[in-house]
Amino acid sequence: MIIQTKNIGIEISGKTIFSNISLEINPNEMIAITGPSGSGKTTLLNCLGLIQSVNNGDILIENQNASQWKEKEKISFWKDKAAFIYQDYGIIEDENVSYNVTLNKRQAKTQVVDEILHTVGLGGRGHDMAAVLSGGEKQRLGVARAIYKKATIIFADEPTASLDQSNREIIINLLRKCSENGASVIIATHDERLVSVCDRSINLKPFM
Ligand SMILES: Nc1ncnc2c1ncn2[C@@H]1O[C@H](COP(=O)(O)OP(=O)(O)OP(=O)(O)O)[C@@H](O)[C@H]1O
Repeated sequence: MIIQTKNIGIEISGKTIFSNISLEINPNEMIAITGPSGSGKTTLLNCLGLIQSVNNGDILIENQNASQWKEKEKISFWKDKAAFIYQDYGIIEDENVSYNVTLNKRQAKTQVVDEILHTVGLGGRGHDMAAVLSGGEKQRLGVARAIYKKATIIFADEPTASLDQSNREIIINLLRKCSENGASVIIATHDERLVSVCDRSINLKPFM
């Protein structure tokens, strides 16, 4: 498996957000994290992506204990393997859209980038500054980046939340395709249609 957690738990400001979560996620799997608002979906996603540290338990990534990784090992995980499709995270606002796909000035000008942008519904927007994109467009830019870097693990936070019906279907199909191509795709979502195309879901309950 690509990610395994053993009894992970987290407290924030003395409040338990979740505890004792043990799960295994395989390559090719598309998993939904569901639950009511405030139940900890984003927090769990952040912990699996090593953005936030857990207080208890271990997170294993490709059989290595990632809970003990130093900053340097985390950075190479974020750079080489992970992609984050978050509305407010990882987009470099004062660079253009193409640069944001590749994070490399020279590669940003290639036809591959134009094609990927077209695929996510951002065709012709490559020269626009990322700052002018809407929330939903930023989500799609995140998907473009995940496709470009051929991420092994994709973390998506409400990837369909700000989209209209047709862009929503495009994103659902693209995420499905990423998982069919070998990525593990982990999605925090309220979108029942998106949940229905996932292989399984992890339902969080508000912690009392
Ligand atoms: N940095 C923080 N400081 C204090 N509380 C926090 C912090 N981050 C998260 N929380 C709390 O943790 C709980 C879970 O938040 P989280 O954003 O993970 O929930 P969620 O299930 O993703 O919610 P939503 O569906 O509304 O996005 C909430 O009660 C939230 O207020």
